[in-house]
Amino acid sequence: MTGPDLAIDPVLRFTDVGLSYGNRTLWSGLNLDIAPGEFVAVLGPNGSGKTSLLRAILGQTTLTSGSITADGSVGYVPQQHAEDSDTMMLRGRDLVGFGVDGSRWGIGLRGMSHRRAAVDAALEQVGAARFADRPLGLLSGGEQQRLRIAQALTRDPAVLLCDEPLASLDLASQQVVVDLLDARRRRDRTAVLFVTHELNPVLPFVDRVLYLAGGSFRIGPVEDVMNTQTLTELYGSPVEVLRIGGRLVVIGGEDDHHCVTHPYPGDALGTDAGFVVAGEDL
Ligand SMILES: Nc1ncnc2c1ncn2[C@@H]1O[C@H](COP(=O)(O)OP(=O)(O)OP(=O)(O)O)[C@@H](O)[C@H]1O
Repeated sequence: MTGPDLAIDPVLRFTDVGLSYGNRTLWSGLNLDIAPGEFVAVLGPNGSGKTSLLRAILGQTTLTSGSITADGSVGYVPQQHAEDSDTMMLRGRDLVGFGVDGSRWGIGLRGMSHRRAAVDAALEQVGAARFADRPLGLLSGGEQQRLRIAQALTRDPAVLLCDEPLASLDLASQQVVVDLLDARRRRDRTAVLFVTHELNPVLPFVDRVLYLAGGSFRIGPVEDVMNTQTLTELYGSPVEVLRIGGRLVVIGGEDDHHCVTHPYPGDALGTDAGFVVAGEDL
């Protein structure tokens, strides 16, 4: 953990933010400053408003109250979907180029060479140069996800919004993606807002957790939020949080599959350790 530097100007500021759809409030009264280089994990059960939060930051959803301001460019890394892999017409490099299009360079020879340089630099940052000329449909989920990160990096973002970027990836690819995001924030102080159902793969990097549930939220360091008392209050029903071998296991809540352990290969608690989550053998 690098620790948030809250003494300097935030890259993202939420001021009394609220979002409701009809008479259903997802959350309200959210005041939050995200510091350069900070890694914030956004957790919560299905339908608690995690994606809506990212959409609100991107200006794609109108807030019910308050405001969100970003100091710098905002990059977005979407979830990997199995159906995204059909694309045989598009090369990896083309996907990354979409991040550059519409930027300040425009067209013409000068614009083209800037575009190529920006794409190459982004590919380099994520170690994707060697497969960038292959059709997207022939690349693994992990390789495609690297390209999506590269696409977001072409904007030189001050903050990266990541919507379940590890979903559908095998454990080795998950680790590559997490390491890339961590390297970026360490080198460039890019903040990371990371929506996830599984905290454990990113636990070593997380500075704070924003936990959305039941129309409310909690924000704070992992230990302050991911504990039995806080989550029981937030859910309004009994929740138990256990630490097993350095991992967090949440039992209860409306959606007790989240935060299940997802060990990396070679961990002390490997996949064959047979530990129990939410009363079920994994
Ligand atoms: N434009 C909209 N109009 C009305 N309701 C919406 C709209 N967008 C989302 N919702 C509802 O708001 C709730 C929150 O949706 P959102 O996708 O943000 O949840 P989430 O926490 O990301 O869920 P998941 O973990 O399942 O991805 C859901 O009940 C969803 O159906």
